[in-house]
Amino acid sequence: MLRIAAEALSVGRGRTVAAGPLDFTLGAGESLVVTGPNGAGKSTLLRTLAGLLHPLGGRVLLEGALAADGENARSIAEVAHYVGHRNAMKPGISVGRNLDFWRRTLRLAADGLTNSDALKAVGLPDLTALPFGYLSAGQQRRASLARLLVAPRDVWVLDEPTAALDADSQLLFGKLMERHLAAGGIVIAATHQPLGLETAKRLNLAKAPDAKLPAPTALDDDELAEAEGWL
Ligand SMILES: Nc1ncnc2c1ncn2[C@@H]1O[C@H](COP(=O)(O)OP(=O)(O)OP(=O)(O)O)[C@@H](O)[C@H]1O
Repeated sequence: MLRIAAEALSVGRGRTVAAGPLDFTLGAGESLVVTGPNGAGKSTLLRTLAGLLHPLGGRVLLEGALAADGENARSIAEVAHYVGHRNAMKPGISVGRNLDFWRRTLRLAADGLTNSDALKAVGLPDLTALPFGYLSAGQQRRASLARLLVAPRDVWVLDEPTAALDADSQLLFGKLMERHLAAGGIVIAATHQPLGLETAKRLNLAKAPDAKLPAPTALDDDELAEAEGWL
């Protein structure tokens, strides 16, 4: 059974703690909405969960998910989609080729939707032949979210997914997230605006702690010599 558990998880940049220690668990069909003021550490938490940053303390456990090789996945990164602030789509190539890239890169066991069906599901016409850079800001965000559908993955890690979306598109994307949850997936999303996930667990990173981890101890010459085996 799919399950994520964060235990005394501290996240940050360098040795500066942005948020934590945090504890939460999420099972199949559950979602977590992360809120908090600018700079509270929401993106840093999501990037850590997605495996792009190392935790500064504690750990994240994943159970019940199969990686690309059919073995149990050990990190969320192996089974997650991460959609950050940026769309991660190349402006100079077509929407279709961008989606093909993500399908190949992120494919696990199950087939996803075709490009045109995925675009339809996010409320776009079949723009597959257009260069991604020709799309409006909201269309670009929607086309970027379509990659969630071309390569099915258990966990969606989403940083302000509905920024730049109009009201109808926000509603539509809320329904896509609900459908993912109903199919046993997990959604973790940071946001400044309501996402329509009525039953979501909430994590409010109210205030960024200004804590630093202790600096690594400098070795003196004798310790260095001992470590190198000279003594
Ligand atoms: N690349 C980086 N290098 C160093 N510090 C960073 C980096 N990115 C963010 N930070 C710092 O980490 C802290 C948390 O930033 P983060 O982006 O996680 O906040 P956030 O809650 O997502 O903010 P926002 O609501 O503005 O998106 C901030 O103090 C920020 O200055």
